[in-house]
Amino acid sequence: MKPEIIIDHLSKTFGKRAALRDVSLHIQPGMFGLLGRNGAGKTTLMRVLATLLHKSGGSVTVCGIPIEQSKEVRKLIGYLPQDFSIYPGMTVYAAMDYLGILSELSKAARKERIPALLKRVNLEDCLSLKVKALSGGMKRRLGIAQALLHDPQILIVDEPTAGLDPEERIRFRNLLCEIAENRIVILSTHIVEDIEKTCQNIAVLDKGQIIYQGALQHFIGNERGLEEAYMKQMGAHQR
Ligand SMILES: Nc1ncnc2c1ncn2[C@@H]1O[C@H](COP(=O)(O)OP(=O)(O)OP(=O)(O)O)[C@@H](O)[C@H]1O
Repeated sequence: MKPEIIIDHLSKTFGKRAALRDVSLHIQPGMFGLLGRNGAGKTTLMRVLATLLHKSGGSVTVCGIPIEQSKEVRKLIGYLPQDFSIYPGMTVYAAMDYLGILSELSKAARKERIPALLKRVNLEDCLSLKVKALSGGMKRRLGIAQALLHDPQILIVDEPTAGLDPEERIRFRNLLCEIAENRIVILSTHIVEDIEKTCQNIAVLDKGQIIYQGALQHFIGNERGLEEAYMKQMGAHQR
């Protein structure tokens, strides 16, 4: 089954406030960047896709399954929220094992998958460290490992590099690119450089609406880089 997300005329309102307005997107395997300033609606869109929020209108299918079938859709999606934190007093291994139990993984599957995932995110030497002893970057990598526990086809990460030092940001971006080799990885951020360095396709969200979707290179066009193209587009959109 080829991973695919189809979003058609999606809307989400909170009371009278429209957080998403008529959003249509087609997302295919690889790194997909969602760019937009604070309050643009990125987190709301990620949370609808992760089945944590109900949409107000429109339709969304994930690998052909309507988002309303949340139990089925959750099997396909791994989510690293912006404010990720887990069980600070547990060891890294125990926290992963507990999350594996919550995901209904068998003991044998947990024994096989947890060490492999922790190796993949470069935390294999930290199994018996307490979660609270990890650095910000290590915690974020643990977040990726937990999001991949049930081997989802789609990984959604919301503002994952905020507060990381440059070395850890690059390491984290490389990890996401590796994961995207056979999956959809949606990277939502307002950090232009993270998207420019990793994504082939992007969508730009502003005030709840998509103002661009397509190839990164096409968006940059003749500008010197994504930042310049983005600033120009946002300026134009504000007028
Ligand atoms: N639970 C909620 N109740 C009411 N309004 C909300 C709620 N969640 C989000 N909003 C509003 O919806 C809009 C979009 O917010 P959202 O958090 O999705 O934006 P964002 O692009 O992720 O921004 P940020 O980068 O600051 O997280 C904002 O105006 C926000 O105030």
